[in-house]
Amino acid sequence: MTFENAKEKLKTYGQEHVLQYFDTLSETEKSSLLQQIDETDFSVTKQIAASQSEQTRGVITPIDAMTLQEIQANAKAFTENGLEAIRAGKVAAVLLAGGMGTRLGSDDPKGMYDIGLTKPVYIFERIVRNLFDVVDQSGTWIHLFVMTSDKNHEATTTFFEKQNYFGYNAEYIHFFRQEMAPAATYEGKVYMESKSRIATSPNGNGGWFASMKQAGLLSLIHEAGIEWLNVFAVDNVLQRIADPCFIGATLARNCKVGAKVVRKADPDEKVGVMCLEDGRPSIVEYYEQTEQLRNTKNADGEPAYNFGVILNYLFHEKSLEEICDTTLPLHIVEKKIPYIDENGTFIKPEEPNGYKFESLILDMIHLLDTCLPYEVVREKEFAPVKNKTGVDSVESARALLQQNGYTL
Ligand SMILES: CC(=O)N[C@H]1[C@@H](OP(=O)(O)OP(=O)(O)OC[C@H]2O[C@@H](n3ccc(=O)[nH]c3=O)[C@H](O)[C@@H]2O)O[C@H](CO)[C@@H](O)[C@@H]1O
Repeated sequence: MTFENAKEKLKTYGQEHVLQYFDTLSETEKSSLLQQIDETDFSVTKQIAASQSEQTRGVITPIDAMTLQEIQANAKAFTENGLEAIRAGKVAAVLLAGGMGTRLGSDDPKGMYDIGLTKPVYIFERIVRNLFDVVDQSGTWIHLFVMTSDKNHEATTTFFEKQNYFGYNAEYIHFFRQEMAPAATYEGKVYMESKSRIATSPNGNGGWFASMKQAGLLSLIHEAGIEWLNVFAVDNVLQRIADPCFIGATLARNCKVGAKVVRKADPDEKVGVMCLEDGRPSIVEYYEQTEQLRNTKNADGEPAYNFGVILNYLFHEKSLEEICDTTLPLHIVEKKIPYIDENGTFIKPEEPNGYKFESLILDMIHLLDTCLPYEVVREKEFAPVKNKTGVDSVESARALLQQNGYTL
């Protein structure tokens, strides 16, 4: 992209300040900034105003889940069917690890965090070991796709290599990068993280399938005969991956997606909740749940929207191909964004100072017409590591791991 073209593009979006330091840059910096301007989608910054006006959602009503009791009664048949699908090579796993571990106060990828006490136990290691449980049970290697972002790709791939893939078959581990989005002030001006670089951040976990497609991984999926993708978050160290019983249940119900859920610990727990929206399965993310939604009770006096997602979904791959060109809604999230000020000084803010733009995986559910909310036992399957201490923390995850018999 030429300087003139860049200037024109920036003018369209009111972002001319991006070229403020252009004359002071080296030739390499100049060309890398021009390339970044070319690749950046600035249209997201226009959505701030739209998001501040009334959000339009459909009519939200409660949804039923397959409960623990029902699962227990059918566990044997579900598990056998799930194992059969795994052995036929129809199931792969997708680890979402493009996010940043900022809440843990670390600049490393979250999966590199060591939660061990007497020996190193990295989050990535715990996840690979959890996947091994099913590899051992089924006698089949399971493809593991790992989503990274520009911010952590090198560190992640180098770490896996250095750790010898934690004993996993490296031919079955595939890394791919997600896209980035610019970060902006509350007024929609993109931040610069240096004189030659626009501040960007991963564009949310909703683009994972589009990024897999972009990376050319669909040919591998087709050749290997993969029909189901079990997508899960990096931060849950008790995550059951490619769980045969869950797979069997989703198959039995003939659903296009299965979603593992737990009963919410309290109305304010930071989990997305399952519901129906205009009669179709949907999820309302925690920071968008209204007071009314959190406190509505059903006929038995129980919370009506009580099934929280743990970010473990089983997607029918062909159905994803059908919806992957549909644009997902954009969520605008307040964040702390490091930037350079008008004097060129680098600032790492202590308080939120602007917005990031994200699309979310949970919005994919609403595009598919059938979803099985599948209840799991919280203490056995949900130990999220979001913070250092307190709720959903390194400490609470350690306690849950120990409770489940793991040595740390
Ligand atoms: C959007 C989403 O799914 N939110 C879920 C997430 O909340 P939570 O607030 O943890 O969501 P985050 O956006 O922090 O991250 C969720 C996962 O997505 C990954 N990620 C995130 C952003 C990104 O650009 N790229 C990327 O790969 C992260 O590495 C992580 O594995 O977990 C909760 C359970 O603990 C769920 O109840 C929430 O519904």
